[in-house]
Amino acid sequence: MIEPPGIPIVCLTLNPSVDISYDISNLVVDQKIHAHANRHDPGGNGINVARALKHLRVPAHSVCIVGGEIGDFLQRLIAHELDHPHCIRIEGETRVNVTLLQREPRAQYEVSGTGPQVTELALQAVIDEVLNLAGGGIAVLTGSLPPGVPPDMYASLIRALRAQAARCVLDAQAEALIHGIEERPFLIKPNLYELEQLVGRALPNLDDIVTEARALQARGIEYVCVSLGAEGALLVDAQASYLAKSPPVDVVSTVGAGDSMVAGLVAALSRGEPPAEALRLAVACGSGTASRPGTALFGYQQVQALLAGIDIQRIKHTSPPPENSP
Ligand SMILES: Nc1ncnc2c1ncn2[C@@H]1O[C@H](COP(=O)(O)OP(=O)(O)OP(=O)(O)O)[C@@H](O)[C@H]1O
Ligand SMILES: O=P(O)(O)OC[C@@]1(O)O[C@H](CO)[C@@H](O)[C@@H]1O
Repeated sequence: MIEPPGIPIVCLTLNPSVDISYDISNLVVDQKIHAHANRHDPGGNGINVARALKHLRVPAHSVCIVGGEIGDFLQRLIAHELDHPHCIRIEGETRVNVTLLQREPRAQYEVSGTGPQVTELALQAVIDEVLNLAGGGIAVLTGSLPPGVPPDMYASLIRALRAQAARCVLDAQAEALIHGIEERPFLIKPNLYELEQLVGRALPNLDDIVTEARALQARGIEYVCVSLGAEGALLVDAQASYLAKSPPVDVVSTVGAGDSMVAGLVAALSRGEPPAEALRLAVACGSGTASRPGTALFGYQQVQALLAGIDIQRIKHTSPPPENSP
């Protein structure tokens, strides 16, 4: 296979899905309702990051685990959307995740399935594939862990990838995030809720968010990006904090917005762009995706148009980083 130009980028999806979204008027308890429209998209965070990178014209490898006939369907869906898919097959069925986009009152409901049991053998094949592909590059480790995968899986991979001179981007939740942070990934991207869960307290204003993001960064993580939904995002490195507001878009479905943001960060940072530009691209990608139905992602031209409307506020750090919350 011809290696993509630039450094290798590898997106891992241990628990992919076929995403189904239904556009509905409103849910009625104990009654059947009929959708106005529905769509199927490939899903799972790493797959979405790789799809978004392709939209940005950045080639990437995707390593994912698939099973059963739903796995076959997923492979058909990703065949058109990914540059370099590497699918490891297991027993059982790939999960189906559902999004309900309710019109009145406007609401988005998301249900994620559990995913099939992953054997030690399959997991080892995944680890080997990622280590083989990502040396000297960037590995994107994101999404939930299916049954059979230990909670320190991302942490172990970060350690092993560091030995291969690869930088890791971690976008995970709960235990997987806690363990992963211990291994000092290159970048993490919690949303505000995930950051609050991580630090164990509510973060009602921007100062609180900056304080906790800086404390995390000081633990040896080069970049901490906190996504703030409609409010935009914050990016913190050792020198400064950067804040971007989301550009106005007509929001349809935010599924995949965070993954699109990760892709924007990876695309820019892998080209050596400064953090302010990485954040600008990330927010444009996230907001572009929020304007699309289901798990459909932003368009290239759309992102180019959104970029011009995103201002970045740079707040220089003048004091040492604060201590972490307990
Ligand atoms: N309602 C919105 N309006 C405009 N932009 C949005 C909206 N929601 C999300 N975005 C864009 O997408 C980015 C990521 O969104 P968010 O903070 O919701 O991430 P997330 O929770 O990881 O997303 P996901 O839904 O993929 O899990 C935001 O920083 C913003 O740029
Ligand atoms: O259940 P997880 O692994 O936490 O999240 C899976 C998922 O909801 O995340 C993606 C959007 O970010 C969707 O494509 C997918 O269905």
